[in-house]
Amino acid sequence: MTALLKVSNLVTEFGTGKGQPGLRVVNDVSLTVARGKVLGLVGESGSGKSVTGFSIMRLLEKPGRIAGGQIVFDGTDIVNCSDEEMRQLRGKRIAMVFQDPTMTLNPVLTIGTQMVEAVQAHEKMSRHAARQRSRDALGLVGIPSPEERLSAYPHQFSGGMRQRVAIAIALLHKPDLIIADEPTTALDVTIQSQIISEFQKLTEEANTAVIWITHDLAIVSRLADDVAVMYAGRLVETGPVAKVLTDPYHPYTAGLIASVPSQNKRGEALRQIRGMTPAINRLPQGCSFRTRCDRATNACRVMPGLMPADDRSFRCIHPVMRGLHDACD
Ligand SMILES: Nc1ncnc2c1ncn2[C@@H]1O[C@H](COP(=O)(O)OP(=O)(O)OP(=O)(O)O)[C@@H](O)[C@H]1O
Repeated sequence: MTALLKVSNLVTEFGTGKGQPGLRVVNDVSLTVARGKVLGLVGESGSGKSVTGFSIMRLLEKPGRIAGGQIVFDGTDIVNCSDEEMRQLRGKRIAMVFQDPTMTLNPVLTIGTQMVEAVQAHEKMSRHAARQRSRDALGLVGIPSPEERLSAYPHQFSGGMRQRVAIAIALLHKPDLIIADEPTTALDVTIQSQIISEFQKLTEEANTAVIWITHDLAIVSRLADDVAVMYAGRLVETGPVAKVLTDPYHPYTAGLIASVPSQNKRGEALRQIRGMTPAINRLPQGCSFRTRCDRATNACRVMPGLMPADDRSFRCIHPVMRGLHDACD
């Protein structure tokens, strides 16, 4: 597989004050995304999914900084390229859609003004042509009467429509990669489903690769080719969605799957993972999941590496492998 994006051993820290060591909120994360493929990045709140996305976009807020590792996008070294090179990539070749569309939209400018600016930021084009392009983009994401809506302000749109506008802006330049950070989480289920279908159609047509950040495994199973599961800043499992979601190796992934309501589990009590995710500055020694894990033993007091297994990988010495014995049995 030729990688469009290759993240290797990424470490992102937030400074805690002068002379203090930074807090590692993303630790040793490696991901590969091929052109046109969808990677679902999943994990509980606070596991480091968004910070991974912001690191790739080089949009970390201070005191956040990339403290180690490599991010290579189509041959460009994202960690070390100049701010100008990054500005050229952002919006044109890599775009981001946020959970809250107001992160993209300026409340005091009309949608048309913002979209024309976004078109002209990367392409030499007359205002008239840029406006037509914007109108077409709104039409593609299902905004009715797009010509009229160009003159409206963000607050004149419903939440779902605002998110469609943000997606239209992200897709304006047919980017090679979109990082979608929980873009439908705040929307009701019907709207969510429509937007996912439209997004999927448009990105497939443009052969756009996607990193879809979510805590929702149903979305991952619907959209993604591959999945990477994060826990407390680290990857704990990666692999093709069809394999990981039906036959998880890491007890955390298995716990996430068991806690999803589904048709065939109707009537059964959902099994929640016991306990809470520990604060990132108070992680247990060794495997970060061990204090919540029914399979944990003393051997888990040492952090396991990410172990490869065919096209998958997992970070556990007592994996849930159907038909196979524990590595330590
Ligand atoms: N600006 C910041 N300053 C300090 N710490 C931060 C900052 N942004 C994020 N963090 C910390 O980084 C860790 C990872 O956060 P992140 O937002 O990536 O999690 P997430 O998995 O995306 O969660 P959610 O699903 O809730 O968005 C958390 O412990 C969070 O508190």
